[in-house]
Amino acid sequence: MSSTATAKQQRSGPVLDWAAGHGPVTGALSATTGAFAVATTGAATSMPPTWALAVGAAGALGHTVVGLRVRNAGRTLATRAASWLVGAGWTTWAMTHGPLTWAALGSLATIGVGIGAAARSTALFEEAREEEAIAAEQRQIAQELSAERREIAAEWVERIRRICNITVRVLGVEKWETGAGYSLDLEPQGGITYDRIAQYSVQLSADARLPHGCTATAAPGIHQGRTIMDVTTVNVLEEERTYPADYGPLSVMTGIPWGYRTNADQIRAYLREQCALVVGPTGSGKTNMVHAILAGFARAEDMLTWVIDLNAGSAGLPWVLPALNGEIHTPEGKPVRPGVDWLAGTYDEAVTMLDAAVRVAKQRKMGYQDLLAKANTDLLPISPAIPQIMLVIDEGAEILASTDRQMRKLGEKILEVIRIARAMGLRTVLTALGATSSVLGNLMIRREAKVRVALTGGETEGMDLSKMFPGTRGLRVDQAPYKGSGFMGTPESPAALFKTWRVLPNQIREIIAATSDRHPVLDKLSAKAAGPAYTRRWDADRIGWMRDHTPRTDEGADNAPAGPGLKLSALQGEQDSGQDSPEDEVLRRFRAEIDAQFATAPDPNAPDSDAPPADRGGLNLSALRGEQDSPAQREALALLLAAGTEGTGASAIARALADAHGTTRQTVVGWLKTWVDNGTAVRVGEGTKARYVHRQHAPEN
Ligand SMILES: Nc1ncnc2c1ncn2[C@@H]1O[C@H](COP(=O)(O)OP(=O)(O)OP(=O)(O)O)[C@@H](O)[C@H]1O
Repeated sequence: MSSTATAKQQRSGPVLDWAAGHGPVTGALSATTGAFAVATTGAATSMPPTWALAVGAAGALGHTVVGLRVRNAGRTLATRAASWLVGAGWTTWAMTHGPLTWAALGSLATIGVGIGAAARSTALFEEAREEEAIAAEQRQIAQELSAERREIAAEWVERIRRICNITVRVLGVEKWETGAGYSLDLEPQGGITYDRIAQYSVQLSADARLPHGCTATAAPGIHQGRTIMDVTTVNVLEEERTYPADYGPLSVMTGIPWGYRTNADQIRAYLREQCALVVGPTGSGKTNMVHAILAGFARAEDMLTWVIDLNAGSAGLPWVLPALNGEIHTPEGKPVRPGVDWLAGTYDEAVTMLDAAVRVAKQRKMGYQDLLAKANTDLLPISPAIPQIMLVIDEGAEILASTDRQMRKLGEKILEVIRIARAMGLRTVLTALGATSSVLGNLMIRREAKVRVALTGGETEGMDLSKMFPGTRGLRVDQAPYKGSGFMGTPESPAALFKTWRVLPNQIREIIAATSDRHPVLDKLSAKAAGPAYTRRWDADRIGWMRDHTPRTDEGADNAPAGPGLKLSALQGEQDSGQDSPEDEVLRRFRAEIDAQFATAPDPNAPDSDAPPADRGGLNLSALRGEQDSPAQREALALLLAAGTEGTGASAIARALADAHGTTRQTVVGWLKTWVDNGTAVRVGEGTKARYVHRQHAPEN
């Protein structure tokens, strides 16, 4: 309300709220003053007194009708009707005998007090009546609920006695909020533990006539003498659920959600110390599961994901290419970092990665002694400053089982990482096509990889669930016939049915964009140990294999310098610079574009930024960090590249940028100095002949 309106109101005195209902006092006051006003006016104007009686009768009738409609108690209706009739009676009498006599005024006051008292008592009665009605309703609901619970409890006591020959007492029945089933808190009699009931899971489920995909599973209760029996009554595994759209931050400590149970609860993988094994035959939804895993790792603030995928990188590429191709940007329009930190799609790259991982583990062991002593732990404290490295190796189990000499070498390196790196924060997720004995027969895997997933998708071949989840009974492949569904068990959560979310391709892009700023940077000590093998991981010659998988928007447009995507094919078979063929010119412009997008400088923060530049230039996404993101600087770098062996100078670059960016010569001098320092550019010539040449065109190249 405006201040003038308020002021006006204040000047005109208190505001009466005519819409407000009456309490016992105001009601009585209103009735008596109303009757008095009618009587005095009526007497003065010689109104026939029977009019007042008629109005009173109408009022009593109206109030009764309204009262009935809102279900007032009979007592309330009678009080109100009586008030109207008494008031009307007095008015009629007062109009005949004169309202301004002591007798009239006195009786009116008495009537007022009477109406007030009656109204007060009916109000209290009405309130109490309402409360009692609510309580009765709740008692009714509780009774119905507990009747249902009692029925469920009795049913299961009888069933468990008949099928398992065990007597149980039911201490509680909890219906799940998701509506997908209920849990029973049981106390088996005679010192019997949960596993005795768990053995009969299949028979119990069948006896309870549970729909397909629904189970009755027994798990440990709050102590050894108690058992929790989860009974699913709705098959949530049947429906397709997409990866939850909340891409909020996660951590190695929060666990990473990998899917959901039959009760629709999320199941998380805690991988600080555990490795994981995901088994899924072709067509079971394994690739999709890898995406769900990579999605969770990308969301984590203290995890870096290194992926080895020798199947042409099909699992890892969707997490890399949209970023490399510049197809997605942050809301501020900046280029994004890939959703994984390193992708090896070739044997050599995989060896490079695993060697780097071993070096990181060893270096962390030595370099973080002080930190471990201070924290009084032998487990490296993982944080965004010292991230955990998750090595995801698609079909890694097959590498381990391979008899090929080269693959065996790779397998040994994988096992070495698993063996030495637990405390130092490097863990692996291996996938496998089948739970073969060569995989599960490996002691290292059996011991270190206790987070286990068996995707069945209806496949029975090579699906020995008792080997994957030793000691767990009652798991049957046909319980999970849907793609992406199967069984998951972790040290925290016993093996049981689960399903992973469907990860749609556009969700991968969304997650890359949403998490780009969140990925940690490899700690200096580890980066130094990983060396140039790590810092140059996105160089053109290292990611050349991806070119075949880069979507081409315009077939035959190899020579087109512009257009969407990096068109990495342009990087193929680079020729020596300095030739002036049109192809060469196109190639040079292409490279300029690529480097303008991603820059080519080594990471200024990386400890090995003084490492010799690679023979050939290429992409180095570490350069995406910091001020290299400035469009002016990127353009400057592009100009430097385009200048080829001739090179260019600060004034020429500044002139070219002045109009679009207002860049000064002084700024360009600063950039050139940085690029010379970090090896991106080389200064050639002296004095007035001094010019800068991109390292690709540097004389020794
Ligand atoms: N969690 C899921 N929910 C629903 N549908 C799924 C799920 N996972 C996979 N699918 C369906 O199954 C199809 C195959 O999935 P995916 O490619 O992941 O299987 P795969 O086991 O890797 O098979 P292949 O080895 O042949 O590539 C998907 O295209 C999708 O339609």
